[in-house]
Amino acid sequence: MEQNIWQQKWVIGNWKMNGQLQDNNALVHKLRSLPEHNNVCIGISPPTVYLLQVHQAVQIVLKNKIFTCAQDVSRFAEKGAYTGEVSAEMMKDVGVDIVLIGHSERSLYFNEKNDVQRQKIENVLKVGLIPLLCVGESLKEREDGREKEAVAYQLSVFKGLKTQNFAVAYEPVWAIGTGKVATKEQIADMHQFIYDEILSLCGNDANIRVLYGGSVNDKNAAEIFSVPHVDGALVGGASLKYDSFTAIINAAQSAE
Ligand SMILES: O=C(CO)COP(=O)(O)O
Repeated sequence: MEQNIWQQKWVIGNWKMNGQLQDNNALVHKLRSLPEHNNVCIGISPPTVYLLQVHQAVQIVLKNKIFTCAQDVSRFAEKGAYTGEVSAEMMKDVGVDIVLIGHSERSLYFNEKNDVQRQKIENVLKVGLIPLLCVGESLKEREDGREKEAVAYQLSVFKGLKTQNFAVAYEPVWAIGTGKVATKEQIADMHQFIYDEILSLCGNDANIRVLYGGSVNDKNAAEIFSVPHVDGALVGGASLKYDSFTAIINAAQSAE
């Protein structure tokens, strides 16, 4: 029976700008032999050019469904003269299930702000895919005690949306790719805050998944998954290695 993904732990590998046809195939091929993980929704987020390859490769998984996730999408909804852009409709056409929106690297290198993220979320919802909004404070914001203010502002893109499904990744910017992980207390506090914010913005019957991201690896995953309101992980570097990614999936499967 198909599991309800809104009750599972999500473990999504964000490959960022990494991957090559052969390596991708090898990694997905190995993932196919994983035993059944009925508590976990597994996802892979390759660079756009490899989405179709990954989608086709995960069609033949044996025990687990593996979701294909895009790292970004165009803010333009309709097809047309937008050189270099890929629409949500095209993503759906090649088999994408989930689309990451507003990763901090998008804000850092492409100056992406709330208004653009809102357009992208609307485009993704319009074609029936799931947006996964990434939020998180900078080091300066945390040092100044403004981390909740920063995250609340980022979450405000959800206001008034016509959806009952909210997927968020809390990724403190200072923990991404640095080896520094937020403490259990910091994670618990922020995940509770994100739940409360979504419920107050969107009403009580929302489906909510809040993933933690930032230096998650095979050593710390079990501890992170034991924190209340941690519904999974968005994994960068460690998702590129089969052993560490599967250890994180196993930790999610064993979590309460
Ligand atoms: O940005 C991230 C996932 O989206 C986290 O990256 P790392 O796991 O490499 O810190």
